[in-house]
Amino acid sequence: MINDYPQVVTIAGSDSDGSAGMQADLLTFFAKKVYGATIITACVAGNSFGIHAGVNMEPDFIAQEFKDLADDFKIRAAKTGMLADSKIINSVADNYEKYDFGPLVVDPVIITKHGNMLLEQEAYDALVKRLLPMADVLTPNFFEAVKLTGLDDQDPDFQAKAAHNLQELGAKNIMVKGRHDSDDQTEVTDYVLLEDGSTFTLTGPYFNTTHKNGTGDTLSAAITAELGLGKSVEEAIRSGKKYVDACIKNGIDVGHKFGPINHWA
Ligand SMILES: Nc1ncnc2c1ncn2[C@@H]1O[C@H](COP(=O)(O)OP(=O)(O)O)[C@@H](O)[C@H]1O
Ligand SMILES: Cc1ncc(COP(=O)(O)OP(=O)(O)O)c(N)n1
Repeated sequence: MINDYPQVVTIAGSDSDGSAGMQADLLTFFAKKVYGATIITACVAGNSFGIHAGVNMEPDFIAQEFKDLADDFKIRAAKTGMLADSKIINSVADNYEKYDFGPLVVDPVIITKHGNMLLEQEAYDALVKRLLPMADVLTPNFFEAVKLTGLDDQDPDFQAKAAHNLQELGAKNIMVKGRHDSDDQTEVTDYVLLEDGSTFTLTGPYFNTTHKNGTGDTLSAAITAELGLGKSVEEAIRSGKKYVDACIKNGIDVGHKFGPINHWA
C-alpha cells in the first residue's frame, strides 16, 4: 500500500543539538503527518549552553537543493528559518520565485531568545527587501518585531501596530509573538493580523521552564505543515499555537541548561 502524505520543505539551518532549526522542523512535520524535505542553508554546532560554531552553505549548493526537490517532488508549503547571510537570502528568494513550492512561512530568525545572533547584520536589509514581501505568513518573535519596525515596545498596542507595519512592508499574514521573559507573567499573548485585515489574539499560559529551545521553529513548522495539509491560514496558526504550547508544557529531560521542547506531546 502506498500512503499519500503532503510534501513540505524547510529552508533552514541545522542545529547539532536537535532542539531547534531544521531538526525541530522535521520533528514537527513528522508529528503533523506531512513529509518533510530540507534545503539546508547553514550548520551550527551547539548544545543547551549555546552555539559555538557555524558554517554557511554556498548559494550554488542551495540552488541545487531547490532544483533537485522541484525536479522530483510536489512541495505544497515551505518555511524559512535561519538564513545566515545576504548571499543565502538572495539565493533563497531567487529560487523561491523560480519554483512552485506553495505558500511560504517566513520565520525571520535574527536572534534567539538567549541572545545568539543567527543573522549577520548585513543580511538584515536583504531579509526585509527580498523575503518579507514574499511571506504568506510572517512569524516574528517580540524582539524581532521591535527590530523590524522600530516601534516603541512599551506601547500597549505594540503588537497590533507592529503587525500592521509589517503588512505594509509586504507580508500578507503576520503573527507577532508575545513576550515570555518575565517569571511574574501568567500568560503569553500572540497577535495575528490576516491578509483581509481581520485580527485575533491567541492567549495561552506562561510556562516557567528552561526547556523552550526551538519554540519559534516548531510553531512556524506546524503552520507550514497545516498549510501543506490544505488548512486556511487562520486554522494553521490556531493549530500551530496549540501544538507548540503542548510541546512546551509537557517537557523533556535533555541537556543541562536551555533544553528542547517535547515534539511527541
Ligand atoms: N515560556 C513560554 N510560555 C508560553 N508560551 C511560550 C513560551 N515560550 C514561547 N512560547 C510560545 O511559543 C511560540 C514561539 O514563540 P517565541 O518563542 O517567542 O519564538 P522564537 O523561538 O522565534 O523566539 C509563541 O506562540 C509563544 O507565545
Ligand atoms: C539552526 C538554528 N538554530 C536555532 C534557531 C532558533 O530557533 P527558534 O525556534 O527561532 O528560537 P529559539 O526558540 O531556539 O530561541 C534556528 N532557527 N535555527
